[in-house]
Amino acid sequence: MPPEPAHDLPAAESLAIWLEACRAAGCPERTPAEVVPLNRAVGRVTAEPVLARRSSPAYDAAAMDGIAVHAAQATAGAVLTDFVVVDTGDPMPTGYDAVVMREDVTFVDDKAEVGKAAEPGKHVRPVGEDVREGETLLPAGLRLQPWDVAAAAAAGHENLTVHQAPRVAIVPTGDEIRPLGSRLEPGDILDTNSLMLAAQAEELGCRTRILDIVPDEPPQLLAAMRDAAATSDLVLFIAGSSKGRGDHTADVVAAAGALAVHGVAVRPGHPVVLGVAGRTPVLGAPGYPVSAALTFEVFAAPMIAALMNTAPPRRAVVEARLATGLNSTESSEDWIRVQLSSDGDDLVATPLTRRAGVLTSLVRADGIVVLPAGTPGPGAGDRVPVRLLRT
Ligand SMILES: Nc1nc2c(c(=O)[nH]1)N[C@H]1C(S)=C(S)[C@@H](COP(=O)(O)OP(=O)(O)OC[C@H]3O[C@@H](n4cnc5c(N)ncnc54)[C@H](O)[C@@H]3O)O[C@H]1N2
Ligand code: MOO
Repeated sequence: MPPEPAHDLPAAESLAIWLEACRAAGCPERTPAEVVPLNRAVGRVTAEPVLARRSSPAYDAAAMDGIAVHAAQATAGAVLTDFVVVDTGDPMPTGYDAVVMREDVTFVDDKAEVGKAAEPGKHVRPVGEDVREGETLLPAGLRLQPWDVAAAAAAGHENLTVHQAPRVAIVPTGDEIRPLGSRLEPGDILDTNSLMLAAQAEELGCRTRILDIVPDEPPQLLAAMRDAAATSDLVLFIAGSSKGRGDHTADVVAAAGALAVHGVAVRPGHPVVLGVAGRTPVLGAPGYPVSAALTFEVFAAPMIAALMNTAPPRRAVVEARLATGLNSTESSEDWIRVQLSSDGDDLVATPLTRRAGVLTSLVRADGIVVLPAGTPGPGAGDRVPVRLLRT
């Protein structure tokens, strides 16, 4: 008999159990490394530290337009014959150790009168001011931003070694689910979750593949699960997580590998399924769209980050005053969507519906208030932290 899956534990414990189940099943901990050109590296995660191959600047350079001088001669009011006109970025002429800005120089014939004294090094960018050859420029595990790749280029790199983008397979399921663009009959539902989950994964730097919609038939679900798992680093299997007649995800995960968690103490997302198919982690996202989006945020984002040896992007947090009081749930943490408005210097958070089928609650939300389980809920006017969904 396989061990009973964990049930109704808090998010962090459930995630840890899932990660451990994946390790025990032999899932690769990281995606392999690959070399990519700098212009395709933004958003990717460094697989090794990046050392500077050259100093930047590579030579002492003028930091301002003006004249290169010997600082010892460039006292205020001095009239110089020994100087070199330089522009910003020019190499400093040998032997000159300071620059007087053009604005502080009066040229008289072939002489220069200095308006402001210069000390050694004034307006000079020394070799390696930005980065020195051999220095660690970027650590391993860094999600690359535009300035990171520019700095790598300045430091002599043309390519960087990054983790391969995790391959995420998305499997929509359900007899009522129709591809986007379908003509709908009563009872049909468009497959909006695949679109959303793929975009969420791509935002984190994954390559995604949406499989054909699978009917609620266990043999077909199992075949789709195995197919998805065989060619991906993470499977997002949509719907069928609960107790309905067509809900088979937990059984299918158990049959394809190991069921680690079924149900967590978080709402929306309560019936989420976490497990392994073969050697690939599987997240069974509940079908309600808000539940699907938030279980991605709570479980898939950390898994994807772990595959790239980095941390999930942190959401900025602001403090706001609650417009209305909130009741917490006895057994679950609640992720409450709120809209923010300004009241003088204060921010006011107005709670939106908690219903997990109302996707526009996410569309309209500026952030999330996480309400711990079983605590007296905060009252109207209480200050609460809000994790920003929009910045
Ligand atoms: N008797 C109980 N019923 C339900 C429970 C429960 O504990 N006992 N839990 C509820 C909760 S909480 C959630 S969340 C949902 C989870 O639903 P499932 O994961 O089982 O998914 P379905 O029942 O198949 O679908 C739910 C809903 O989502 C729509 N859906 C499904 N796939 C997609 C898709 N790809 N794109 C857009 N929308 C999709 C589906 O049509 C349904 O409307 O269960 C509650 N029920
Ligand atoms: O937990 Mo369900 O995800 O309430 O909506």
